[in-house]
Amino acid sequence: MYHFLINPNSSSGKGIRYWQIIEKELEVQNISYTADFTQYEGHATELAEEICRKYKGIKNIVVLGGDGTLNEVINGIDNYDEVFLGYIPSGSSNDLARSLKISKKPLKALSNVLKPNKFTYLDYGEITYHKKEAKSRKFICSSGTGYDASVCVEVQSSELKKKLNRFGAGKFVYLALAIKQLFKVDFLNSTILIDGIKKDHFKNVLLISGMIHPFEGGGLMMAPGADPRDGKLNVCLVHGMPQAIVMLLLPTIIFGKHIKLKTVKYFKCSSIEIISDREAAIHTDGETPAFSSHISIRCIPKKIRMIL
Ligand SMILES: Nc1ncnc2c1ncn2[C@@H]1O[C@H](COP(=O)(O)OP(=O)(O)OP(=O)(O)O)[C@@H](O)[C@H]1O
Repeated sequence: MYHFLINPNSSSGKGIRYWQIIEKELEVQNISYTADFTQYEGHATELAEEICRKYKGIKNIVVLGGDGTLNEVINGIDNYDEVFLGYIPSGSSNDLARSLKISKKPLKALSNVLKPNKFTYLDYGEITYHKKEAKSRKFICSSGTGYDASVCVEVQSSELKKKLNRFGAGKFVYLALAIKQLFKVDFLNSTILIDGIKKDHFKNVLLISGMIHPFEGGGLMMAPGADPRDGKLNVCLVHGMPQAIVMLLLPTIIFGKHIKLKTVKYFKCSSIEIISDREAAIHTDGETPAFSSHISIRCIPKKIRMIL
């Protein structure tokens, strides 16, 4: 049995168009399935929880949507040992599909889910952010604080994503708003604790990202060489960069060359705690659950059994 979770509005309606194609194919192949449509933010988490409650034992959960929907689904799965996770990308940025080389053609992605070549155990990340109380959220690709999270906040409230999606160019919204945000960069002073042992302090921090996969923001290669099966976070910390030079950072991130810059600290670890001198936006897979000055990010190794 396959349980499809579909965000019909992903990439401004691509989700529903893809589902119509998939549904026909499932009928042709006489596949038994359930299909649930997300209707609002957080709904995919509730639907995944419901499937896990209702269908005990091994099951296939197939997500049709973007990275945000996938993020919500992994936050709703309680027992990863019982789930094979399939993915049919229909989002604007599709950073997970880019990393795992999952086809963006719906029928090809479906055929892979129905006749998997293999499955792989993927790491996922968890961010804990402290406000009045501590809250945690899992992520599949990337999470962090600072400039890139501020870009995500603007993407969430922007009409530009919808407009660009109409031309199939939704992934460029991150790039466009990243350029706009460059003009109002607000730096942080942050103390970091790596793996609970190594303490360091950085002034004028632009961003700190904890990455499981190489990409965020629709193909920006924040963590070149990141391996989602190595049980490690790849941390990218940009600091002490004059505002005028920040402009030049973006083109280097597109090609993953930023890690060679003196102002970029790039390393692997299992966990990182970050305490900053003020609250800043945080992001998980492009969604922005909160503002916080105290966050911890860790890698949970090889938990997600992903159909490839
Ligand atoms: N029916 C719906 N209408 C509007 N928003 C929805 C609906 N269902 C889910 N959402 C919200 O939309 C968010 C983004 O969706 P999703 O990630 O699938 O597409 P996307 O934003 O186009 O792609 P990407 O995340 O790859 O950029 C989800 O995290 C969820 O909060």
